Amino acid sequence: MWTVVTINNIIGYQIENTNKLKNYQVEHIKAEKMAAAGGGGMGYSPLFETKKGRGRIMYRSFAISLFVAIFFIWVYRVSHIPSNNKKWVWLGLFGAELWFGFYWVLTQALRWNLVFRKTFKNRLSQRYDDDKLPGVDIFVCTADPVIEPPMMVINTVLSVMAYDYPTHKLSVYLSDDGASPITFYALLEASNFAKHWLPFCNKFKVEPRSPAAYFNNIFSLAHQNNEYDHTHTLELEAIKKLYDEMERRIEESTKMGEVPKEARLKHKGFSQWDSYSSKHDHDTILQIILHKKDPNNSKDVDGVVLPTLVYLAREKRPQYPHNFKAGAMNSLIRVSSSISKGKIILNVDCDMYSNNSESVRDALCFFMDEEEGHEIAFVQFPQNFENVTKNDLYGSGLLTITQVEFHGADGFGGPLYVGTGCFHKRETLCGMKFNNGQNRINDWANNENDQNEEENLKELEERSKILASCTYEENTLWGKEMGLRYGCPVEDVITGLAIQCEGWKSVYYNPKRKAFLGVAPTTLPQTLVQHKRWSEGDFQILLSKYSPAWFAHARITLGLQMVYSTYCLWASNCWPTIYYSIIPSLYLFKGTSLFPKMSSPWFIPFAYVILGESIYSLLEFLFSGGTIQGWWNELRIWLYKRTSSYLFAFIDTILKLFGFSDSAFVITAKVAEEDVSKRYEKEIMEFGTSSPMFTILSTLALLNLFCFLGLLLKHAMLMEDGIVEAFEEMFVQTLLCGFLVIINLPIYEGLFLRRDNGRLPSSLAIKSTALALSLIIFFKSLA
Ligand SMILES: O=c1ccn([C@@H]2O[C@H](COP(=O)(O)OP(=O)(O)O[C@H]3O[C@H](CO)[C@@H](O)[C@H](O)[C@H]3O)[C@@H](O)[C@H]2O)c(=O)[nH]1
Ligand SMILES: [Mn+2]
Repeated sequence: MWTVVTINNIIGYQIENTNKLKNYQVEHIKAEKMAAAGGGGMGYSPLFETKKGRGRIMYRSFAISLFVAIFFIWVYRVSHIPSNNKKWVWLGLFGAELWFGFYWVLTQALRWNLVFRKTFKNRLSQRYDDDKLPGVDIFVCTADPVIEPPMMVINTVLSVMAYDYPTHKLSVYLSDDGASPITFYALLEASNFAKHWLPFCNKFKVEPRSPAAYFNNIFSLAHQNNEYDHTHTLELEAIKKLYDEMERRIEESTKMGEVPKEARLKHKGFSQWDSYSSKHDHDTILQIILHKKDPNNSKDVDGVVLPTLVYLAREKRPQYPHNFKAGAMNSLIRVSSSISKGKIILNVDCDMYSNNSESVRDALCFFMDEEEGHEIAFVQFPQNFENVTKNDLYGSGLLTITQVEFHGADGFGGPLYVGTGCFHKRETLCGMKFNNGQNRINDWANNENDQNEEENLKELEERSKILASCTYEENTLWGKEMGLRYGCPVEDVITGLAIQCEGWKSVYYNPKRKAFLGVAPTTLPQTLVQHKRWSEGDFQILLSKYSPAWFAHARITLGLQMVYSTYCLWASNCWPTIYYSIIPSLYLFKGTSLFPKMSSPWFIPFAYVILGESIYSLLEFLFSGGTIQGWWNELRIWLYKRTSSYLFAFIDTILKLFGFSDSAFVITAKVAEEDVSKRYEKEIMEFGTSSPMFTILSTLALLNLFCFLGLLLKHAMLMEDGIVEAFEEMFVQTLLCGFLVIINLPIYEGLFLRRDNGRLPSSLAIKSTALALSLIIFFKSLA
């Protein structure tokens, strides 16, 4: 007894002492840091703050009540299983409702624990002067000069070159998977324009710093209250003129499909295309366009050093898989590590220009926070879009994802990495594991191996080229444990998950002034194809070695596992949704009830779930900044995605699993023809092609229309008698079918009423009518 007590005492004493020691050390380090950083001894003031969302008690009570209702729906299904031939249909409905309920529980992780971040940039600049700040390497990816026009690409490049950040610490890399000399030419032009643009931005605190967007804003506001002083007006005119000239040259060359001869002779870089045979077969093309070591070409018109600017088209050979954007990113990581070695990496898509010149400093507030910064692997900004119309016909604004769901993910350990608008620590992206205490970076400014002072730019280029060759990654961990992970159409999400599974956290930062603005798809087929890629990729993650369902267990929080699972299970929603949009309507047509009638107490849970979810989602959408019409549109696209994109994604994933198909990366177009753009502005749904996805959508739409018309016809024949009873008994089914008819109005218009080029092809009208009718007839013959 005595011994035990003593031992306990001793151990207790030791534990207490080590804790004291640890605390002392932590406090000491903190104090030292603060002193070094000029923070005085006044105690610790963090560089960012995290606040919990309001109204969580209210939300949680609502969620629990809704779950109770869902539970009663399940009970109803189980306790009312019919014994006749309706049994299997009934069990099918039960399966669908089980799935919906389970999935709904998963989505609660996205709303349970919202957090909001705020940065203190003034503290950052007080504590670290320019020379103490880290180098930041910015990667812009482009892949196709036709659907990603060079003008758009260089506007993005210029916007990130012009960040409010010491220019000698900034490096911008353009990765061109299209290996297009025109894109290269445009970048050369941009590098010259930057010499005027950057000083102009600094002088007049321009916002946003993409010249196209800036001029657009300025001139559309011109008649309002843009009162500039004389010099500003003059300089604005001058820079606009320079821009217009540059634009004209680039547009011309884009149209001609070739670079002007003088330009080609003037810059040696074009000679790198001599050995080029196609975009899938060429040497590495690498050109350091601007660099502080270049005596003739490194400063702007005010004599300030410009950011480093590099063009890279990595080597491509038909026999080597290039791994799409992930492959491009990994080449960039290596090439940049030999040229600039920035400790922080920002990655943007070529259409995502910077709309907020302070974002780099915002991101640094997280990474450089003395207390929590060492745990943070990446800072994800929301994906916002410039071209979303008021009522967002295709739901491409991702409103609830950016305004609600990612804040929820952040509450459980951090958002997903979504491929653009994301700052990473270079080390983590390269595969460094998290080790509490050892990941603190004490000297952010130091780029360890700056030993190559002697090396000239030519040598540097040649040395870096090797890093972008096809064979470089053979027998390495690149794509597996280093850099972005390969083999998945959403390389971003799987990479972020892998990083979080190593123990790292991420941060979601959603500033008032939007940080990045991109181009959202402007037609229905583009939207559906994009969502097919996303849901397919996410579903593959679920089945991959990084599955959030099992691998991530105990590596990330349960909440975050659920968050990932909601996205990874997007695809599986196709089956219950399709079932729900066919079966109840067919049985409505037949006159068989599959739901409790209105007077039954079992009707209450159904009514509560339908009403509760509709009202809640409407409110959520409105509070996120949407409109009522926008909510309705989103509901429609929700349905279309589930019945087409997700279905194809599901099937393709399964085929891939058995080795029958391979998933590719279909690049989203960023330009549209004029009449398409016009319809987009007017929010008229753009179909335009016939795709198997549309066959499904229109067949489902027509099936419901026919069932609904059949019902009306029957009621008309019944006249007064029995209408009320029939309606009372079949209320839920009538509501569901009626809803499906109203939400599908654009499809009926597209099939039968419209005459423009965006309508659905008439062959499809015939095909889907035939399909829908056969389904109904087949069903009738069974029953
Ligand atoms: O082989 C390729 C294919 C694409 N890209 C670039 O990847 C970016 C994204 O492509 P996009 O067609 O615009 O796809 P989105 O669906 O809009 O992209 C989202 O989803 C992708 C994953 O599916 C992520 O890679 C993106 O960062 C994310 O914005 C663009 O800049 C492309 O130029 C390449 O560099 N190489
Ligand atoms: Mn895109």
